[in-house]
Amino acid sequence: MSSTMSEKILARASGNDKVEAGDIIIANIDVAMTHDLTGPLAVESFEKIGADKVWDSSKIVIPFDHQVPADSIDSANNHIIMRKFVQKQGIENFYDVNVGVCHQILPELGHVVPGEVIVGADSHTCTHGALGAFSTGIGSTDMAMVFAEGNLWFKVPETNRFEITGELRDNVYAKDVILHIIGQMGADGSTYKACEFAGESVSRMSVSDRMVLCNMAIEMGGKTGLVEPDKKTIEYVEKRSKKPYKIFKTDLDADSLNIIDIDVSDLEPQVACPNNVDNVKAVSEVDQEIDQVFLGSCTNGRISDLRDAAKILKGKEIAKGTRMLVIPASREVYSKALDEGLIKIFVDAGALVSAPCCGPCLGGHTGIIGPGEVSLSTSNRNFKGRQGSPDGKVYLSSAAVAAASALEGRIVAPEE
Ligand SMILES: CC(C)[C@H](C(=O)O)[C@@H](O)C(=O)O
Ligand code: SF4
Repeated sequence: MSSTMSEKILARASGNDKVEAGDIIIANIDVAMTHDLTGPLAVESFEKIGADKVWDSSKIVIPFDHQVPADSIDSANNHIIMRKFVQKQGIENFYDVNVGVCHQILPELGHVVPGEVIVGADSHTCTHGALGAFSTGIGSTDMAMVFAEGNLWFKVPETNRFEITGELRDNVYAKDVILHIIGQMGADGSTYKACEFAGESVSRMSVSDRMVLCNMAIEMGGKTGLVEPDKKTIEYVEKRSKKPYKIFKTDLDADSLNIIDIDVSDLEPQVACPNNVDNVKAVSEVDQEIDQVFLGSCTNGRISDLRDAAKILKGKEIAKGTRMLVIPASREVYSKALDEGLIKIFVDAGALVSAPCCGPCLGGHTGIIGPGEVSLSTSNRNFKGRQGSPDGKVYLSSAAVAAASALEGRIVAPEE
């Protein structure tokens, strides 16, 4: 009997031989993540339901990333609440202010392997499907139940499988591909669907690029993003994790599968324009000056992004009147960027380089934009007020477009 990857993973996790899209199941959770911003409410709810001990202190991962280092008494307090919880519950995987953004460090530190069910109190938890897991965002109160019981109910989703073909042109990246797909599908074009990314273009992509695709599945309403594990996945996982894993693949004749063909051979660099992620245009159609450029986040703050940007910025200077913030997504990325001389390139170009954190991505921390200001960001959301003032504007792009635009002070594509 044919099934999708999501159905197979959820069948395994719920102890069923087979589950079908639409079924309500209870799945055992392999990894549960909450961070400094959503953690305190999960802890409060955990205590409110009278729970005493977490179900498995080795399966919970708690990174601090949204407001690090603490930028207010409130965030310092959130950190204190979480550190106390970690200590009291003996949580084994706690990453304080010096490690990095949750969706970067979970795979990097070996917490994600194929075939698992992963939940995170953060909407971009779908990122981890890039390694062949079923990974999704949940609310803090659901997380309290997971902490207590180790399981959660799910409605098994149908699958939208994007068969991506064609060789990407120079200066066109996974970010351009996913922006293009979201532009085509619309912000609600995959609501509650498992979004699988497949096809020869995805096979050619690195694990990092696949994370970019899966990270933004939620921006078209997806329940999760997924890529079938291959040699690259296994290589990545075996280098980083000692956990056993199981590989599941989609049967192409599964009933709940909807295949969508995407040809990317003529794709130009893309940009999502204010104030919606699906308001996507080719960079060549956009004429816009910018005040701030942000290179970072769980979408495009990886070493490959920093390399792409540094190649463009090397020996040049950021335009007067434009500021650029570079925030590596993790300590590992930061350290590699130091070793490779990328940080020097950024500093010499006039960029501000900060320690790993979410940064201006959600406008709650550092690098907030003011009224009338325009930000070009490599992150994943550009809703009204996302990076600060509701009268500011946010555009989204690849790291390469961000770097080229920082040099010009306006949104431009990197030169071929
Ligand atoms: C703070 C958190 C709840 C939020 C999310 O869930 O996505 C944030 O990470 C974001 O990107 O908007
Ligand atoms: S980098 Fe942005 S999108 Fe990613 S977890 Fe942080 S706030 Fe959310």
